[in-house]
Amino acid sequence: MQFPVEDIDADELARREALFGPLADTVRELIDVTIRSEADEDTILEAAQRIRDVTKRLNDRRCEGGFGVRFTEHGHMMTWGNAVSGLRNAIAPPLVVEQAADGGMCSDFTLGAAYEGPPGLVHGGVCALVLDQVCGMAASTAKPNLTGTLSLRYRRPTPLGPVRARARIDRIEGVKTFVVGELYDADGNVTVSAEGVFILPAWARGR
Ligand SMILES: CCCCCCCCCCCC(=O)SCCNC(=O)CCNC(=O)[C@H](O)C(C)(C)COP(=O)(O)OP(=O)(O)OC[C@H]1O[C@@H](n2cnc3c(N)ncnc32)[C@H](O)[C@@H]1OP(=O)(O)O
Repeated sequence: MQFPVEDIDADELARREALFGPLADTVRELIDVTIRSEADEDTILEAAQRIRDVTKRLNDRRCEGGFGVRFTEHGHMMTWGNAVSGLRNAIAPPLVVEQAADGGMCSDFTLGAAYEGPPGLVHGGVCALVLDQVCGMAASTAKPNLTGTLSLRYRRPTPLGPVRARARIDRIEGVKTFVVGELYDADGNVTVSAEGVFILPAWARGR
């Protein structure tokens, strides 16, 4: 795995965040309205053409493959393509994950129409996606741990809207970090609980 270092200072980092964050926010809004718009046919056809045009312009210069995990020369980690929290990823809700008082990780976010499974409810795979990320981050505060096994119990449906995710380390056994996590609905009910084994991969041991 490669972790490129970009030769940029704090000002340039802030400039890029201010440039690409709003682009992703706008596209996220576009995804939502693509699902929900009831505009007339001409408006939809015109929108599709205009979006094709601007997509073509953005495609003129782009990186190969995914964005990856990059660092600035001062050690700031940029996971901007991450499917859950990536600053440049319009598919990401995006989650801002913070350290909780118990030492674990916590995030409050909103899941709208783009994350629907059963009517009005969050897709089960999206619940897994979010819990994988938050549990993975709880396991990876010191070293990068990858998901080995993630087990989920869907206790009750998760309505679209405000959602909370929490995760904390249960125990560490050698290279294995055992993490527990939960999703909560807006009323504070646990909707999904997770147990995960996160593993410091062989390539990262001894680093
Ligand atoms: C990155 C920066 C970003 C940092 C940012 C972090 C946040 C991101 C969070 C996102 C999390 C993800 O989506 S990660 C992406 C999804 N996960 C993956 O793609 C992982 C794919 N699998 C692998 O790469 C590998 O199989 C590993 C790393 C899981 C394990 O390989 P390994 O390192 O060679 O492991 P190995 O030496 O054989 O075994 C070590 C110990 O782990 C146990 N073990 C091995 N595999 C498993 C398993 N699947 N489930 C349970 N336990 C297992 C063994 O029995 C052994 O236990 P013992 O004998 O010691 O008792």
